[in-house]
Amino acid sequence: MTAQILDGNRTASAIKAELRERVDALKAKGVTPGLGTLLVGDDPASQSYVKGKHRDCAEVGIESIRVDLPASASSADVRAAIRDLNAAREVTGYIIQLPLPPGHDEHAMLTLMDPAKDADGLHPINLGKLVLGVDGPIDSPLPCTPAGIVQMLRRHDIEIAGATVAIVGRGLTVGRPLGLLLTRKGIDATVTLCHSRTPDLAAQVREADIVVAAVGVPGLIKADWVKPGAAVLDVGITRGLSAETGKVKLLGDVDPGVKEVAAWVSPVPGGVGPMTRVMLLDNVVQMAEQAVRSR
Ligand SMILES: Nc1nc(=O)c2c([nH]1)NC[C@@H]1CN(c3ccc(C(=O)N[C@@H](CCC(=O)O)C(=O)O)cc3)C=[N+]21
Repeated sequence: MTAQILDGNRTASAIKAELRERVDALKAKGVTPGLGTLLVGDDPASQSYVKGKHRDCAEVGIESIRVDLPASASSADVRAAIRDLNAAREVTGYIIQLPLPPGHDEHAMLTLMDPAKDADGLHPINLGKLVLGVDGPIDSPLPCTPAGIVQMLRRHDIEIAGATVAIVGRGLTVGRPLGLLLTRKGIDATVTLCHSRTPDLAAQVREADIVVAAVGVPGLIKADWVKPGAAVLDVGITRGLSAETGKVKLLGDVDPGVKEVAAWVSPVPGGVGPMTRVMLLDNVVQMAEQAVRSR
């Protein structure tokens, strides 16, 4: 048996159609959602992600505002750009593209954002609300990759409640917040948060009904680590060279052989990446809707 593919492009398209309607409704009330992006430096991967985000916005009718600073920008320059984005009326939500170049304190910069405009859900206030929100609704923006993974599972009717989940990777943007999200009341997964010091990673993964790999080690998750019938979500994206073509190729954290064991596998590219991007749009729309309600 070979696994079914969790098609992130198709799932994200369905969500985009819903977002277009919500954007139209906001515009009818005189509010145009606007996403700001703050990019510092000239890392090609970051530049291409930011470009993609502006393209996504255009597709659903969200305005987008680009602030690009040169690699030579000082921390004072970055702080000033954050202050401007906090104040800009047309920016209803924004992101600071990570990683910032060496020498900038990312946590300090995230903390300077207006939490009501934090489209990534990475401001300490919003991460704190995720910690506090064990039960009851969360009205703060959720980190985009965790939110996208939950949508991906739900929209394929993969049962989360009662499932055991092995998350591999404890990073700020994926592993840590995903563990918090999946263990909320109403979602009700049982989570093992694994990392580079986990003694027997294979044994933890073998127990899991759902595996999420978010470490950036190509091919780490092997077929004989995976419980037959599991759902395996691949968040890794490493740029490598293809042995056949010699061209740059995106490599996930999941070995291709896993497809022969799992019931569901998300591809790289075309899996979790597009879901992350669409959940950013969802956050921007949600924050604009909240701004309308509170005026
Ligand atoms: N403040 C901030 N927020 C982020 O959400 C954030 C960030 N910084 N820094 C970098 C990571 C990475 N990330 C990706 C999102 C989508 C794809 C994506 O759509 N990937 C395509 C392939 C794109 C390609 O060709 O590179 C796919 O998987 O199909 C990839 C990576 C968001 N991040």
